[in-house]
Amino acid sequence: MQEFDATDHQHVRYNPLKDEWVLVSPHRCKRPWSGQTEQPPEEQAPDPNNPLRAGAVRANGKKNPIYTSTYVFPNDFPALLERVPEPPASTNPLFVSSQARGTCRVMCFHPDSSMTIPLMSVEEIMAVIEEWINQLKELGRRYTWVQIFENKGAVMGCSNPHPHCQIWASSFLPNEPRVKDRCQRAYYEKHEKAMLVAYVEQELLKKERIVLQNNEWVALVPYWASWPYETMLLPLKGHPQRMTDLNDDQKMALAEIMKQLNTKYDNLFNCSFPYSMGWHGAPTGPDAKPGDSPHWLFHGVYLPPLLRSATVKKFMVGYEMLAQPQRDLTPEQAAEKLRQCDHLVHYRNKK
Ligand SMILES: O=C1CCN([C@@H]2O[C@H](COP(=O)(O)O)[C@@H](O)[C@H]2O)C(=O)N1
Repeated sequence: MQEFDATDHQHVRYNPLKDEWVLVSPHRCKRPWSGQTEQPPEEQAPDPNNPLRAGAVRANGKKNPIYTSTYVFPNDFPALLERVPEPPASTNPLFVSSQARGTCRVMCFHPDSSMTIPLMSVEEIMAVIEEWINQLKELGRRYTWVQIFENKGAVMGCSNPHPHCQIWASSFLPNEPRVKDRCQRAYYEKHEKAMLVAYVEQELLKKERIVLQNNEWVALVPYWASWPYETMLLPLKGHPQRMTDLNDDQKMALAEIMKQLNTKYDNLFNCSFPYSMGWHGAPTGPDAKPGDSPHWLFHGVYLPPLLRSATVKKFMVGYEMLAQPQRDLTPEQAAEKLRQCDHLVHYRNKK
């Protein structure tokens, strides 16, 4: 039997953050592609009447102000409402329901519909981060979980190319953060150290999956990544447990590394790189206090669908839905391809 080679031989990798496994099949990279190709992303020309624009009239007749930076408004079609009756107590363990209260907001990053994070200035991205923190402070007092998430690109079901994200706050702790809370707590109780603090230390030593790094942050393809070019943003200092713990240096450096990571992403296939991204930190709520969740390390997650070009995406279907995530390109190969992309000059600005 040959010596194992992780760039050639299939293997499964464990994700300790979610207690699940990923199948890695590097030998498959060579297979010909004759499947579906996505429409070339014609950079979604912004709709002049788009309801997120400064001054636009939205579906419910409300008029947006002529905002000049970020702008937050209640989602007109919210999935969660603040006041709602509680379902009856469950009597049968097979049919359990529970109350779900919350609120949904839309946050525009910039008044210009053609703007995207890599094209925005560091100062403009700082304004986005500051507003995220304002929202977390306000909603985190009332709700156990505040999920900031950005769906970018039509291929991610984003209904509007105007630069924006959504913020859904809930009275319940959703599945993803609940699993991460459980796994990080178990690790902390066993090792008396936060899992992701230990993980970052190891990744900085191994250097195999690092994409970008500055004084305060590292962007890397996690060892257990499921999506081809999935990355995490992790803080290097101060062990922030929530975005609200960030100091000014961390916020500025976060804006810088977000701009550079997204520039790399767009330069990978010379397109406005689609993704869903979001932030995970310690749960919030009326009893939450700074420092109360040492098992947590605040971090960002980018989940981009593209696989081998601007028009070929990875489908998380079949095996991934019924068995477990599977990838051909290894996390190390993805990190290497991203390291090779320019992080300073966006393809739109190349001469
Ligand atoms: O007039 C409008 C249009 C869109 N929206 C909301 O904007 C959100 C757009 O976000 P997505 O593109 O990520 O779906 C979407 O959730 C939609 O409900 C309004 O609240 N009012």
